[in-house]
Amino acid sequence: MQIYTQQIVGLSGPSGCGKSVFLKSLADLIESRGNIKLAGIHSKAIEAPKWRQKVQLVPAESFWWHNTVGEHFQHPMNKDHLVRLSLATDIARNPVNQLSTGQKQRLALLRSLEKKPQVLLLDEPTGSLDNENTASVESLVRDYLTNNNAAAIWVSHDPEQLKRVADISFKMENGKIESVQR
Ligand SMILES: Nc1ncnc2c1ncn2[C@@H]1O[C@H](COP(=O)(O)OP(=O)(O)OP(=O)(O)O)[C@@H](O)[C@H]1O
Repeated sequence: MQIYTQQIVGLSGPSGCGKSVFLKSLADLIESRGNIKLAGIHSKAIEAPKWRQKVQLVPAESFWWHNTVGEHFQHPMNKDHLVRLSLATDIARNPVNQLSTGQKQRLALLRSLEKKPQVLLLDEPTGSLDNENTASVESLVRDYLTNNNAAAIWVSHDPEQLKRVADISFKMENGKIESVQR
């Protein structure tokens, strides 16, 4: 699989087929025998934390380790992004344990965007969101890729979503990833 800048690659496949494991291996979070390169540089040639900054995984279920939202961000939160995702502009002060699942999902995306990754690995990034917030996330990701010359892999179970967001699509089944023709 080859991905170009400003491209969104859609990835679908039955539950449990290995989509999340695939994304984790691309982010160098688990061992992989694959040959993974970014702009020609092999993942093993870059220290894992640096690689993960460039290749950001936004997992389906995000992890939060500090008490408040703001402590998970290195800079003041981007107000434009918060407004676009219908999040309160002072949400940085909120305790994480009072966030809804959908709020956590949108904030996890913003936390990753703050690191300015070259590749975003999005594991069902709108799985907990209503239609309006889903559309906001789709548009924010597209704008991010355009403005930062980045690329994304977008895992979704929703074929209609992949038709909207993906430039090319792949399906994973029986241990193989195959291209999906439209
Ligand atoms: N850390 C792990 N250790 C061992 N097995 C795992 C681990 N994570 C996932 N698996 C197994 O690997 C297989 C693929 O899981 P994965 O989470 O990648 O599926 P998926 O395609 O993302 O599914 P879904 O669409 O339901 O999210 C499953 O059989 C799962 O039980």
